[in-house]
Amino acid sequence: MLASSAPRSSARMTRSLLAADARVGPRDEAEGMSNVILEARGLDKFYGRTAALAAASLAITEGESLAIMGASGSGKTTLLHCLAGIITPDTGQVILRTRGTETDVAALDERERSRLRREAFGFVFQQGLLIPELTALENVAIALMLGGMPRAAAEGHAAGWLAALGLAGFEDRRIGQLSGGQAQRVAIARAQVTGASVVFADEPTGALDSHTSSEVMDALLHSTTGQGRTLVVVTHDADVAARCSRIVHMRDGRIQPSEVAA
Ligand SMILES: Nc1ncnc2c1ncn2[C@@H]1O[C@H](COP(=O)(O)OP(=O)(O)OP(=O)(O)O)[C@@H](O)[C@H]1O
Repeated sequence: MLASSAPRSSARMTRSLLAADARVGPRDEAEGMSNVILEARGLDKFYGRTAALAAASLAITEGESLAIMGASGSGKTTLLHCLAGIITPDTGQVILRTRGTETDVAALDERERSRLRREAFGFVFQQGLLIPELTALENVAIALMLGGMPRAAAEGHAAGWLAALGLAGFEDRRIGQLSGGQAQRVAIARAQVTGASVVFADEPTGALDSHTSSEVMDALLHSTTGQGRTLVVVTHDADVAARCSRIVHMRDGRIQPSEVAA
C-alpha cells in the first residue's frame, strides 16, 4: 500500500544528476558493495576551529535502519546533514548509489542537492517541518505539489499515506489540533510521499513520551524499512536505537572504530 502510493521519480532524478563532476565511476567500482546505498568517505567538516567531522566514514546498506548515537557535540547531526546533502563537507565524498549509478552528493551544486533532497530523500525532525496553518492533508500534499503534481492528485496520494499511518479521519485537522505522536506521523507521511529512497530522522521522538515514542517508531519503521526503504536515525534514546537494525556510535567527529565501514 505504502510502496504503491508513492511515485518513484528517483531514477529520473538520478539520471538528470549525472553531471560529469558528480559522476564518480561506473558500477563495477562498487563491486562487492552493491547493496550499499549511501556512503560517507572520509568526511571533514570544520566550523571555525571546531572539527564537527574528522575523517568520518560510514556505509549504509539499502533497506537497513541505522541509528547514529553519541554524546552531544560528537557530530551526529553534522554527519546526517552531509549524508542528506543539506550541507557539504570540507573534504570527502558522499556516494549515493541508485539503480546502477553513483553520484557524489557532496560534489553537486545547491540546486541539484535541493532537487535530490526533494525527490530521493525524506526528512523527519523533532519539530519544525510541518506548516501549522495547513491541515494534515495539505502538509503532506504540498510536498507533491511543489514537484508539480496537480492538487487533486496530490491530495489523493496524501490521503493514502495518512490512512496507511493510521490517520484516516484526521485529514482536515490543523497540526496544532493533533497530538505530538499524530503530528509526527504526518511528518513521516510528508517525508515519504514523494517516493524517498532514504529517510533521515533527527531525534524523531525527542518531544514524545515513551509510549508515543514507541508508536511513532512503529510507524517510522513499518513505512520505511518495512517497504524496502532505508532509514537513518540520529537519537540519544537507547530504546529508539534498539529498534533499529544497526547502531553506530560517534565520538569527536568520527564513527567509533568498531563500526567503521569495511
Ligand atoms: N552551524 C554551526 N556553526 C558552528 N558550529 C557548529 C554548527 N553546527 C555544529 N557545530 C559544532 O559542531 C560540533 C558537532 O555538532 P553536531 O550538532 O553535529 O553534534 P551532535 O552530536 O548532533 O550534537 P547534539 O546531540 O547536541 O545535537 C559541535 O561542537 C557544534 O557546536
